Amino acid sequence: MTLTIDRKEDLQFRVMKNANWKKPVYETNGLNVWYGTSHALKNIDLTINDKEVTAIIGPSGCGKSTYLKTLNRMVEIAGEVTISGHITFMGNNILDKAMPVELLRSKVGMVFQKPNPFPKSIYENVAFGPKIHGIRNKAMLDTIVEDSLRKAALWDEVKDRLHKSAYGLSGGQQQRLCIARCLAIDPEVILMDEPTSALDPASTHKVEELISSIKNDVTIAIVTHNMQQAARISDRTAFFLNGEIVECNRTSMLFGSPSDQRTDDYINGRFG
Ligand SMILES: Nc1ncnc2c1ncn2[C@@H]1O[C@H](COP(=O)(O)OP(=O)(O)OP(=O)(O)O)[C@@H](O)[C@H]1O
Repeated sequence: MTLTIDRKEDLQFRVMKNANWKKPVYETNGLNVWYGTSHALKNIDLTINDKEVTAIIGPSGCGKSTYLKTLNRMVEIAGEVTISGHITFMGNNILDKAMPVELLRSKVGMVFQKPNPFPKSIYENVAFGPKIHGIRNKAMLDTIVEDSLRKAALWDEVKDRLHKSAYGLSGGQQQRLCIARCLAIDPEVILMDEPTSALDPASTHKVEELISSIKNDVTIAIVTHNMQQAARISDRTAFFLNGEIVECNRTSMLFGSPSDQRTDDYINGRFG
């Protein structure tokens, strides 16, 4: 099923795109982030390619979540945060004060460690974003809800209980619902912060399959502590350490033939 929805923000984004923008989706150059005086990210240069899965790995506290949250400007919610450097999203400088954050977030979905469905029905969770963006037509909303739940491999499990509370779903189903909720706004990118760390192995497997099945349609950046997971599902992997990027490469290269001894030590469990 092909959805053609003329959304206001898409039009705005087309206007905002640089004429020569092609790929990658995100380019980060010389990014520094401080929480107060604590230097959390140091001179990060990183590219997130279109329609790829980029995994971000590294020991606790190395800045993985901070980086992810900088990509949709959520990091600023933390309070006393200072950011320097450059991040472009589809050619637009997202650190520019003139950048409308709502517009950015309408193109960039986020999935967290703990599933966070709204206290609403399954249907209303998925329809929420499209409604916010002005879609009121019931048939169109029905189509978006079904299409998003199918893409999230959840439709068959919930089609007979769409109007029941999302809280009645299992943790794994709730996480797939959160991914369906992202897909419903037709995002360019989904940022995932340890999306399976609260799930059992069977639910983790379903979410990994789901990531593999949607990656032709949407770019994904995923923070994970699970190196097997990074190796299974990602195209490229970035290794962070103490707020810096040690190495970023094709996943097979980074795990098969790391170019930095610290990467080798980390992926072989010698620290972290
Ligand atoms: N809101 C905040 N205020 C102050 N310091 C913070 C805040 N959030 C994170 N930090 C600090 O910034 C550094 C990077 O944290 P971040 O959460 O990005 O690391 P991480 O690699 O995602 O860690 P983990 O794997 O444990 O989730 C850490 O030293 C952390 O204590």
